[in-house]
Amino acid sequence: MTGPTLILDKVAFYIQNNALLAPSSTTLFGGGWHAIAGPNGGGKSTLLKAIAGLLNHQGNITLQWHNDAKTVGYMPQLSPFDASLPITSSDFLRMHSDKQPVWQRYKKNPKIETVIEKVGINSLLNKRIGTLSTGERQRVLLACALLNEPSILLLDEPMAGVDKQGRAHILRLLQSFKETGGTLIMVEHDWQIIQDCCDTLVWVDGEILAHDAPEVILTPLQAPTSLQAVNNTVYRPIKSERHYAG
Ligand SMILES: Nc1ncnc2c1ncn2[C@@H]1O[C@H](COP(=O)(O)OP(=O)(O)OP(=O)(O)O)[C@@H](O)[C@H]1O
Repeated sequence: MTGPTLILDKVAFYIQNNALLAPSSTTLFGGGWHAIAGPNGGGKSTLLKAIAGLLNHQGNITLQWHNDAKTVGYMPQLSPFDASLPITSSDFLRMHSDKQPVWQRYKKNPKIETVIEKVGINSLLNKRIGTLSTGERQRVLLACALLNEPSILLLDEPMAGVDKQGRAHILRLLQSFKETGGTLIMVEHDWQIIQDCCDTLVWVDGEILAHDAPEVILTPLQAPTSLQAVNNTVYRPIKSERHYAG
C-alpha cells in the first residue's frame, strides 16, 4: 500500500468573514508522516477538520490515491464524555465499524477483532467510554480511526494526556502504519516527537506559514535568542513561499 498524496490549494475557512485559516497551499507526499504545529488557536485543528471533510472550506483539497482502498481514518481532538452515558468502548468501536444498523453490529467482525488486538484495548471493551482515563480513551479513539483499514490517518494530538509508556505504544503503532506505506497527518505540540518521527512539519498560525523538514523550522525557534520570543508567544517562522513536497 502507498498512502495518498494530499494537495492543498488555497484552502481557507471563514466564520462570519473572519479567517480562521487564510488561503493556504502546500503538498504532503504520500507515505510520509507529516506534523502540523503552531501556537494555540492558530488553526491547526481547523486545517485538519478541513482535510477530513468536516468543514465547509474554500479552495481545493485533493487526495491523489495510489491504490483502490480509498479510506481515511480520523482521530479527533480529545473531548470529555459524560461518565453516565451507557456506551461501552465496545459499543463505541462498533458504532464506527460500518454503516449497518446497530443491532447487526454485534456479530463477530474480524476487522474489529484485529484492531482491538493491535491497539491492545481488550481489557477496556466493557468499560463505559466516559469512565476511561485519558490515555485509555485516546487508544479507543485511535482504534476507531484504524478500523476501516485507512491508507491515510488524520490525527489531532493523539498523545495528549497519555503517559510516557502509552505514548511509546501509540508511536510504535503509528510507525508501523507508516511502514506499511500509510500517510500520516498529525497535529502535535511535542517538538521532540515531531523531530524524532516526522518527515515534514506544516507550521500554522492563521495560515500555513511554513512547510519544510522539522529541523529547518524548529531549529531556529529553539535557538537561545528565539526562546524569549517563544515565551512571549510571538514565535513565527518567516513565511516561506517554498513548499516542501518530499
Ligand atoms: N466553530 C468556531 N466558531 C468560532 N471560532 C472558532 C470555531 N472553531 C474554532 N474557532 C476559533 O478559531 C481559532 C482556531 O481554532 P483551532 O482549534 O483550529 O486552533 P488550534 O491551533 O487547533 O488550537 P489548539 O492548539 O489550542 O488546539 C481559535 O481562536 C478558535 O477559538
